[in-house]
Amino acid sequence: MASRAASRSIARAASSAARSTLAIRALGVAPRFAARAAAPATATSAFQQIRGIKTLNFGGSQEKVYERSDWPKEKLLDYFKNDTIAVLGYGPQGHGQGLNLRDNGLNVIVGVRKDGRSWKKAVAEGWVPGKNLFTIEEAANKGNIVFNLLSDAAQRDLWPTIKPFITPGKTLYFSHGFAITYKHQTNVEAPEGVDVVLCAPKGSGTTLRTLFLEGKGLNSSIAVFQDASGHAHERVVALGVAIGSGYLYETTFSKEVYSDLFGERGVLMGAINGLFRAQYDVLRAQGHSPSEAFNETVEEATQSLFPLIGANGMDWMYANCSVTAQRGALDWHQKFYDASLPVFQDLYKSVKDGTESQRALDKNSQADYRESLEKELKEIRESEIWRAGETVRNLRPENAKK
Ligand SMILES: NC(=O)C1=CN([C@@H]2O[C@H](COP(=O)(O)OP(=O)(O)OC[C@H]3O[C@@H](n4cnc5c(N)ncnc54)[C@H](OP(=O)(O)O)[C@@H]3O)[C@@H](O)[C@H]2O)C=CC1
Ligand SMILES: CC(=O)[C@](C)(O)C(=O)O
Ligand SMILES: [Mg+2]
Ligand SMILES: [Mg+2]
Repeated sequence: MASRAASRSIARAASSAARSTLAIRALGVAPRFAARAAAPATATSAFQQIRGIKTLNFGGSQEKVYERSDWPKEKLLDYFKNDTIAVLGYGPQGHGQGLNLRDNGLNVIVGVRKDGRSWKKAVAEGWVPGKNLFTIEEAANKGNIVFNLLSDAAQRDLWPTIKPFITPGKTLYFSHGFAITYKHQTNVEAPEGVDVVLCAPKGSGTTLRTLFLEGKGLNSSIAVFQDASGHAHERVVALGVAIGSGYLYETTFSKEVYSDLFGERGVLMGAINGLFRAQYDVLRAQGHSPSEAFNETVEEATQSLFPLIGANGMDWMYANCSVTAQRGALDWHQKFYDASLPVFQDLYKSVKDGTESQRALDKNSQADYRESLEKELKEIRESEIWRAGETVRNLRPENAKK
């Protein structure tokens, strides 16, 4: 008992020491950060406002951005007062964009195949059959702004069904440059007399929704492929705000799809999975326990260090780790850069030459595509690293069973 009490008081002392170390570091680093943040404004005129468009300095390059402050809710409601937005598809994006548009007070309907998985999800989330939930054809017919948020493979397969409803004067909206850029693989051509635009949220539709509910926003890219009305650009900016974006930046259909397919196969999903797995396997092979290997690879990354990158950048995360860690990370990062650069170069090539898009189309148009994806996800879920992860997550104090 005595020794347990003693160790508890040592732990308390250690944690209060850790807290004060952090506080001292925060004080020490914060002024430097404040000075850095102010620097560009004096070096170049980083911020100008031209008719609601802001030109900002991104690490030395000027880019135009659009923000929601230029489109308050009343202006959005007035701008879209005569429009019906038909959201085709109710995957993560249909869900996030559809609900955010609805909560912003716009006239939205959803179109999905009758009684499928998405239909059921839409009903469960308050869309009413015959009122604002329809089949894909019915919704495409009723909407004058048509959001094509079907899976990229379904955008190819259903194009002959949807195309007759995309008549002159309408707006065809995508959240990916896929269908149009790889039109030799999808047969999706911009119909005459139609505005063809893109707004691609840079993150999961699930996050688009949760950030919107928290009053925050996910950044999105925007592009105009065809401007039949002469107002396509303004329309897509307004739509980008209406779906709950953070800031909007300019791209083209091909730049969006190349960067998006590259990023998700790379750092965002493919590469991070490979890196985590390789590090975990080395630790396990060297006799470390699953708990230690998982904490040292994933838990510390997601719970402690990566959020610091998000908050204030890579150097801030480094600055909040020990000098021992900083020395080692600064020495080793180049080796990881050198090892991965050729892989990223291969990946970009495979995206640009259409190999990746063709594979996604082929695989995801098979009748059993969801089952086979689920099978592969199950293999990940049941591998040791992620089973260990489940136990670790359950041990987070906030997840402790009351
Ligand atoms: N996931 C994301 O967060 C992001 C996605 N995007 C892009 O947004 C678009 C939508 O993606 P996402 O929301 O992920 O959706 P998914 O790729 O998960 O596709 C989901 C929708 O496609 C429908 N669908 C699939 N096959 C068929 C078919 N043969 N007939 C009818 N409907 C079909 C599904 O309906 P059912 O349930 O009935 O099968 C479902 O409503 C894509 O272009 C994607 O690249 C852009 C940014 C991020
Ligand atoms: C979430 C997102 O932006 C992705 C990873 O590109 C996608 O789901 O396609
Ligand atoms: Mg993306
Ligand atoms: Mg993507």
